Amino acid sequence: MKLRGLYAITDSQLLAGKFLSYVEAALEGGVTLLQYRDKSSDEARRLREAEALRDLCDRYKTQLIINDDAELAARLNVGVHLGQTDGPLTPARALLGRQAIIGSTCHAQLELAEQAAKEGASYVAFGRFFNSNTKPGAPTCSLDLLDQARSKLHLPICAIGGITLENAAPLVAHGVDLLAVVHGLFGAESTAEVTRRARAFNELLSIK
Ligand SMILES: Cc1ncc(COP(=O)(O)OP(=O)(O)O)c(N)n1
Ligand SMILES: Cc1ncsc1CCOP(=O)(O)O
Ligand SMILES: [Mg+2]
Repeated sequence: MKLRGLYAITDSQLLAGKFLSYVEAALEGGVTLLQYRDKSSDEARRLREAEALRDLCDRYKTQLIINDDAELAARLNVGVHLGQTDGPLTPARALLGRQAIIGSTCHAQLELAEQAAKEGASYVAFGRFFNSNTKPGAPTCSLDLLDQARSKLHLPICAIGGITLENAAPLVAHGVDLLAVVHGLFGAESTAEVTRRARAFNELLSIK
């Protein structure tokens, strides 16, 4: 399966009180990957919300990815996204199986991406590319790195960090396959606007 398209990422604060309606609005507009990102330690709520997202994703034939937590991903039989301090890829691959989607944060370092590829990552994520409300302190990354990554790696490339409809085009022109977005998608005033934005991101990526 070729991974290309909009990668929607949830944010518990931003989506408070409208969690499932906004996620469904995004799925309606077309989402390739949906990441459940919740940095709290409320295990019961995390399980409940992740299960609700899995059911929604099943209905829309979207792949669910759990941020940080390979155990929860295994429990739900979905994918996982792991950062550099979230545990190694090899045991996660062994736990989740060959088919699972496993993503790796590579910040702005090609070497991390090459290592992730060797360890069986399904995609590599670079960023942040722009100012991010969600993670202002994330290291920055340049378009140059995308060119190098595109020529060296044979994996889908994901870009993250402050991506909006207004600034995403150069990322696509520099070979990005997956646009990972929180505020630029879910920071909208209405569900209709979330759906419109999702459709517009897909158009940028030439996905109908
Ligand atoms: C698609 C995608 N790319 C990067 C990240 C960041 O992961 P990480 O560095 O582990 O930071 P947290 O998101 O866990 O705060 C991501 N989640 N998704
Ligand atoms: C999790 C993460 N990692 C680097 S930037 C970022 C946040 C992305 O959110 P936004 O699209 O709101 O900048
Ligand atoms: Mg993480």
